[in-house]
Amino acid sequence: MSFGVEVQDLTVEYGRTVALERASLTLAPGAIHGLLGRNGSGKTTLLSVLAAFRRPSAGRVLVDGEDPWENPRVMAGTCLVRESGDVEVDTGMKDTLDYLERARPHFDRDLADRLMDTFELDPRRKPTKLSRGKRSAFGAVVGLATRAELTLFDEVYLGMDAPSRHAFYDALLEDYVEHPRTIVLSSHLIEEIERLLEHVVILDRGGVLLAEDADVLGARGARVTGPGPAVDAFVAGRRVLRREQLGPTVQATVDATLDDAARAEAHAAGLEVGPVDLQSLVVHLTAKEPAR
Ligand SMILES: Nc1ncnc2c1ncn2[C@@H]1O[C@H](COP(=O)(O)OP(=O)(O)OP(=O)(O)O)[C@@H](O)[C@H]1O
Repeated sequence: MSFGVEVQDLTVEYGRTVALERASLTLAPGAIHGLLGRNGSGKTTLLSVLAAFRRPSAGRVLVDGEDPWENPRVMAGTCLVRESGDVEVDTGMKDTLDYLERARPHFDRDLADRLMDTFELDPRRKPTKLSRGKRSAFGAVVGLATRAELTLFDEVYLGMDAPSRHAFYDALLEDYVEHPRTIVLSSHLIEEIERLLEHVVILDRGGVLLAEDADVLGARGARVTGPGPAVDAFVAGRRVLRREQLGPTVQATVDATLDDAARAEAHAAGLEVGPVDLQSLVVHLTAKEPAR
């Protein structure tokens, strides 16, 4: 019960604003995908198209092999949770859960009730009367308990405090292991979600900057530290994302996967080589004018 996604040359325009321009990507079924990128890079727009909330201006989107637009089968298997969407804010939460239990084929009411307890949500209350973080937590409950074939969480953590966010991540992972499905997490809190991700898509200015399996990405990028001239000689010809100097010591972040020979070369030159975490990689790759 997992939907895969194929996006080909997707363009979405809002009047004269081009939110996505010829974006192409594939999301394999049954995996947790991270959708990352700076503000305005097009994440919400992409998720809205996948959930058939919005129509492409051009290009093709296939969810489980079919165009999701006005497609009852695909729409029934897709759940988009975002701050403003998918939960009735002026209806008591119990009524919303009752409705979802009837309307969504895989909805797990026991899980929903357990998560309501975890997030200390009173089912008699309406989301409009809740704090922002509690409203987000209810979105998380709905998204998890719906167990849709394609579950899209658009910055679901907004307003949630750290313990609630971690409770959400733990619940997601636990339920995903039991019930694998396709999950897309759009987030700016990259450090927090990194451990959950099997595949990462980075959007930048409406295009796909990178789409890679998390383990491949984990080996991409290196931090080279040592005496300035030796570092500069080593990184010459490689793509330098950032160069920092502290007295005679230089630390250069390069966008390169260093093989054993390159690491031995660095070691022989008296340099230290360390990994680059995903957050830093995203920051450097999407910086306005990356250092070369
Ligand atoms: N309803 C709209 N009308 C006009 N322009 C819009 C609309 N929604 C989004 N945009 C524009 O489309 C672009 C992409 O926006 P989108 O919300 O998809 O980005 P995002 O990556 O989700 O951003 P954030 O991280 O800030 O949530 C931005 O330039 C934004 O200003």
